This record gives sequence, C-alpha cells and structure tokens, in this order.
Amino acid sequence: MSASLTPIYEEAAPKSRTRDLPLMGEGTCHRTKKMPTLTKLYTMQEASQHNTKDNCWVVIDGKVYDVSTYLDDHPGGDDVLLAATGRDATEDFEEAGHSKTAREEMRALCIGELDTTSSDIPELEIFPENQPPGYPKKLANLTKRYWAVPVAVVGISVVVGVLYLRKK
Ligand code: HEM
Repeated sequence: MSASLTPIYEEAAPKSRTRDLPLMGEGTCHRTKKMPTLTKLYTMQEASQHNTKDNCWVVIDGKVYDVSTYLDDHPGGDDVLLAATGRDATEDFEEAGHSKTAREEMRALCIGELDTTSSDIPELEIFPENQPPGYPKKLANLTKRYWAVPVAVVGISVVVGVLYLRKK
C-alpha cells in the first residue's frame, strides 16, 4: 500500500475546544496546536481495499479511520461499518447522530486523511463524435513528416521575390 506524507498546517483550535478535548492517544489527523504534522494521505481507492472484518477502514469528513479493532465494540454494529467502506461515509455517520463521546473515541482511530488531489477521473478530451480514434496522433505524425512542404513554399517564394526585384 502506498501512502504519501504531506506536512499539513492547521489553525490553533479554539481554547475551549482544547480544554474540552484533551490530547488522547490519537491518530495523526486531529491536531490541537499550530504545528506542522506529518499526515498520511490515502486515495479513496486505497481506502476501499480495506473492507474486511480484520482490516476495515472508513472515510468520514475527509479523514481515514482504521476501525478494525473497533468493529466488535461499535454500538451501531460491525455490519454498518463494513457497509460504509469504499465510499465517503460522512452522511451515514452524521445521520446516525453520533454523540460527542463517539466523536472523541474516533480520534484514536484516525490514521490519515483523504487525498483529494489525485482523481480517478480521466482528463476530458474533446473531439468531434465522428472523428476516428487516434486522430490527433495521426495529425501530429503527418505534421512531423511533411514539415518540409511549407518550408519549401516559403523558400521558393523568397527566391522568386528576390529574382523579380533584381530584374527590376
Ligand atoms: C470511527 C468511526 C465511528 C465511531 C468511533 C462510532 C462510534 C459510535 C458510538 C460510540 C455509538 C453509540 C452512540 C453514540 O454515542 O453516539 C455509535 C452508534 C452508531 N453508529 Fe457509529 N461510530 C463510527 C462510525 C460509524 C459509521 C461510519 C456509521 C454508519 C455508516 C455508524 C453508524 C452508527 C449507528 C447506526 C449507530 C447506532 C445509533 C443508535 O442506535 O442510536 N457509525 N457509533
């Protein structure tokens, strides 16, 4: 599994929040001080590969949680967590109306953040529908092969122009 390390700077949390939520044995993604932190970034595709009882990750609010050890303890059941893998589970998580305690608990399970920079969507190429595939490549090859034609036309025009002027 490949994961990149990116330093992330985050604003200092409001004082009251820092007091309410003392630093626990937490993962890398919940920070309470303004300092650079090395956060692991995972693509949704990587996260989605962890979808079994022994190895289960969920993505909530841009953060990746390894809930493998929490499956049996989850009051909502392990099945909902397993069903929440491979996609953004933020909506389901919020809909379940999780308590403040639940949100504190999940901090310890955070292993990184979702890499939103890489996209599985291929770059959009706009060509007319009836154009045969590989048309742009063919055009580029033709241009490379026949570059001498316009150069010769320009050259001949210059020579003819010079001869004409000399005659005058
Ligand atoms: C790290 C992630 C999660 C943690 C730590 C967590 C923790 C908890 C806790 C502590 C409760 C008991 C109620 C409460 O205190 O709010 C709970 C209930 C529940 N959770 Fe989660 N949860 C997580 C993720 C999810 C996800 C992703 C879903 C849905 C896809 C989900 C669905 C539920 C449901 C349906 C209940 C039962 C609510 C009820 O019966 O009233 N949870 N969870």
